[in-house]
Amino acid sequence: MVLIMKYGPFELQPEDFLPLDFTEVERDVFVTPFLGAEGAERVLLEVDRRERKRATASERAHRQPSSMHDHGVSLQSLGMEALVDDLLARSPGLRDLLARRFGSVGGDSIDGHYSYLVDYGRSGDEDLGFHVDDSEVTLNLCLGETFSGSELVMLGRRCDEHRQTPVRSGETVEILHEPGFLVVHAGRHRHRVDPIRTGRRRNLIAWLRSSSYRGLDSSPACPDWCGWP
Ligand SMILES: O=C(O)CCC(=O)C(=O)O
Ligand SMILES: [Fe+2]
Repeated sequence: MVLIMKYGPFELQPEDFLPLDFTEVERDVFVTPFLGAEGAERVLLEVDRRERKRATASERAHRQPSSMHDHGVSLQSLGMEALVDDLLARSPGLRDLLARRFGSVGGDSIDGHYSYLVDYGRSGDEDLGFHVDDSEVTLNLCLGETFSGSELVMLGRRCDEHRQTPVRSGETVEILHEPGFLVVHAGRHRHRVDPIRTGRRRNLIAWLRSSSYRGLDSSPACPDWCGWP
């Protein structure tokens, strides 16, 4: 038998995946059970193992996954990018949601991603300010550990022209992360993370991208999905 190792010896098993059950917590923001506790924990153990192996002092100093985070690590620097390809490949229900509900912003032609782990807590980040993601659609999967606070707060979806407009009443939605649960939202959906109160939270963030969508000539100034005015 030939064993093909897609990302070293680490691989999730079919039984790690939970049946998807999407709840639309706000227009075009979805939450679903995704990974069982054991699978989530194994991802974190593998990340930690690879970090210990690769982390010389200089690598640690340059490991921030984005300019917004002081802590965390990109999957690429760990050689684990294929994990996200694998999650997508094994989740037809998720691909279907991307195509059906995010098709107008490239969700039906995702062909790349930038993915990383965020880390909040005493020795991690405390919170995250108002921003949008450099993604067509973002996957945000809570992997652990035990924590309170650190809620993801959605603040209304906007086109580029209206990004800095005020949050309207009813647009603020607070999502309490729970290990194993996946949040799916458009990259242009503004959001922030409130301060963590206790413990440590670690999530896998995947900024899904579509090169064909990015290559389109600029679309109408203000698309239907923009929540302004
Ligand atoms: O920690 C979270 O839940 C969100 C992180 C985030 O928005 C980001 O990294 O862009
Ligand atoms: Fe974000």
